[in-house]
Amino acid sequence: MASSTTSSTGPSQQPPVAVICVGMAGSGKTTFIQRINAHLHEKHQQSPSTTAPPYVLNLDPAVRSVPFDSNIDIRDSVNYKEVMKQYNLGPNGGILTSLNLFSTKIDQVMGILEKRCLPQPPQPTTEPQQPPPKPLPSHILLDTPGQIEVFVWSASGTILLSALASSFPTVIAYIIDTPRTTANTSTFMSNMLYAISILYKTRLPMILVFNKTDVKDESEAVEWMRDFEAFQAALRKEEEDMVEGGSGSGGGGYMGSLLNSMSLVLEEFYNALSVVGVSSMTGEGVEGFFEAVEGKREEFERDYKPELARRRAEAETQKTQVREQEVSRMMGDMAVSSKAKGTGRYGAGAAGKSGGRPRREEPETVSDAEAMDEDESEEGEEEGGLEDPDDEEMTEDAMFEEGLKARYEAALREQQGPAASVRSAEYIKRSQG
Ligand SMILES: Nc1nc2c(ncn2[C@@H]2O[C@H](COP(=O)(O)OP(=O)(O)OP(=O)(O)O)[C@@H](O)[C@H]2O)c(=O)[nH]1
Repeated sequence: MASSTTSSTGPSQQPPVAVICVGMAGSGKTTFIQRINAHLHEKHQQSPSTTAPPYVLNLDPAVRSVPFDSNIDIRDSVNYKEVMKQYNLGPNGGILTSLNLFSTKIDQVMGILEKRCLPQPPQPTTEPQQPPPKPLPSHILLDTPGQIEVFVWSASGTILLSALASSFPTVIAYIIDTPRTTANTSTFMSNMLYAISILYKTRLPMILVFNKTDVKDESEAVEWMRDFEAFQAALRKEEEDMVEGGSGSGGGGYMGSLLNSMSLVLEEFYNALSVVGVSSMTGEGVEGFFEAVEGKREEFERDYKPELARRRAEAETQKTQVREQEVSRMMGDMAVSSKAKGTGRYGAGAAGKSGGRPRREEPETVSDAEAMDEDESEEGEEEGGLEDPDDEEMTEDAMFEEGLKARYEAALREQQGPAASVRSAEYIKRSQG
């Protein structure tokens, strides 16, 4: 494992890397997490003062038992079976809804993670010497449901991933069942296409973990990825076998050329990935996995973080624009409705009677009167605004509108709040209701 996660001079204060394990059902995600969790615990036991054990989250609501201790478990807050019963759902709908419900608690989850896994400001103390800071975990490990699409393509998955990536370097570990995937070229290609779609959907650095290397090692898969001709040779051999076996006279042609073309197209994608072979059963290759994680941590900081910041700033600008448009539309609507009533202002007649803003002709205080005089002297300079024949009133209305607009804007800003993800979560919660 790369030494940068721990410091030789003191406890690690580097933020941990979040490793999110995704993969098809049965690829070995849970066993893999169990293995890397055990490896990190071993490291911690070897030097408890410099590194803390990993922080583990189980996000699979349907798993019966997990073979590792998780610090946060979705099953503690959502009862998958009850969700299925209450909402009359099947297994996949149950998992999706459970994740949605869990994502409504994302602010609490992030609060806990940040408290446990990020450096905390020193506590005020009367002691002359500050105690050394506690070591932080070097990794946050997340197990996800086997139904990849439920996690990767759902709103809740996006909320969880973006919340994590905004606080920690985040890496996707795509777990592949090596013996099954390398059984033939089309299964291999299908799995690679799945990995691509996850890469493009999450836009996070990815490591391909060829698991179960104790059964079949990853060399063939790696060769197919790195050497286009080797893949073509395997394809040709499969086609010949199918023809000899009498089962492949029709599909081989178009399938073969499709696979051929795709292997060329995927070359660039393969270059962007780290590939490791691991046996979760024996522990072989785990060191190599952690080295790849360190490489991806650097890549995250270098390439993904600025991109994330840019996307967030863009979203913020869009939000501000939408807010401004909403306020303008609202002000426009109010102006129209007040004109329709024939008052030329916001229910001014009623306002005068009910103690609201007094009409202009009836100044209540000296300062009101002075302000009206000033308005009169400036009326020639004022332009634009509502098409009111009474320019005097228009000027005052414009000022009133400005104040109102500012208040609406402030209220909307407060409403928008700091975490978009939390709002989305609230939205989901409401839509569940
Ligand atoms: N031989 C071998 N078997 C493995 C390895 N990793 C996992 N398995 C086996 O593969 C099966 C599936 O493993 P899991 O860890 O449950 O897979 P999963 O991806 O979490 O499964 P879901 O939770 O259903 O998505 C189990 O029988 C494991 O014992 C490995 O490295 N070598």
